[in-house]
Amino acid sequence: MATGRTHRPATRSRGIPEATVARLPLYLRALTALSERSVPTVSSEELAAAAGVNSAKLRKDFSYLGSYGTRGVGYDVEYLVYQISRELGLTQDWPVVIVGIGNLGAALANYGGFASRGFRVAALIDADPAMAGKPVAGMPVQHTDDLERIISDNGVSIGVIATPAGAAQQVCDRLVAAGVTSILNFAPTVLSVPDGVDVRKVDLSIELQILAFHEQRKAGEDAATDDGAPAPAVAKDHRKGPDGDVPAVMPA
Ligand SMILES: NC(=O)c1ccc[n+]([C@@H]2O[C@H](COP(=O)([O-])OP(=O)(O)OC[C@H]3O[C@@H](n4cnc5c(N)ncnc54)[C@H](O)[C@@H]3O)[C@@H](O)[C@H]2O)c1
Repeated sequence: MATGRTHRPATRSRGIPEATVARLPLYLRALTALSERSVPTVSSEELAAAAGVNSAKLRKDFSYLGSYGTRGVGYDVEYLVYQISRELGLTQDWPVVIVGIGNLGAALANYGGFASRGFRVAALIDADPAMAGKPVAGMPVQHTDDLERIISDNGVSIGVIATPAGAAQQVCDRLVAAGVTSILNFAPTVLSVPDGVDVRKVDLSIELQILAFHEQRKAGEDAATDDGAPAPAVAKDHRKGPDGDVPAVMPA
């Protein structure tokens, strides 16, 4: 198996920069909320505020989609939901397998947000023979012995890894060999995958560590202000909203 992570070009084949692709789910989330409230149109400023993005950036992003809105009216909410969903590949159903059905895997399996966003949990897989056949989120857990067959039978291209770190690479290798080409990794380890396989990593503890860093710096600034001394010469970085935030899901 080749090692090293996939290196993606900054621009995808259809000419949409990766940074724009990363913001499309933010727009989609804001637009879906507007759609649920039956709001027909939205201005770039309103949508940018709802998505936590600057409005010039939003207009530039939408120009890649060929969506320019109508002056004085704004963007058609339903049409944008459709356009962005299509761009993200969400107008088709994506079967997903979750491997490692412990605390986290079971919580993910029970999360209703996958299905509503076009991701169908096709199978739950675990190495513990005692779990085989046990229902979690209404589906029987299947044993890892059947992993390859499950991937093939369900045409799965996206795998979620929620095993202990020590098992993650081996699980990843089996998923990839079976045909999975996108992996969402929750295990705290760096995975090696061949070219053509995308890995995204979620690590909530890293997010908390970044918040801890900011808390520590704020406390330092407050202490300096309290005793009359000048605040430390660090750049203030009170970034608000997803535009400036470090995403909870990051490239591996
Ligand atoms: N990314 C995050 O923010 C985040 C948050 C919580 C937990 N985690 C990580 O998620 C993983 C799971 O955490 P948990 O609390 O659910 O652990 P857990 O011990 O409850 O569950 C792990 C499950 O994986 C199964 N497993 C072990 N080896 C396997 C293999 N080779 N193939 C298939 N299944 C296998 C076990 O039988 C068990 O059911 C850990 O790596 C943990 O560090 C990440």
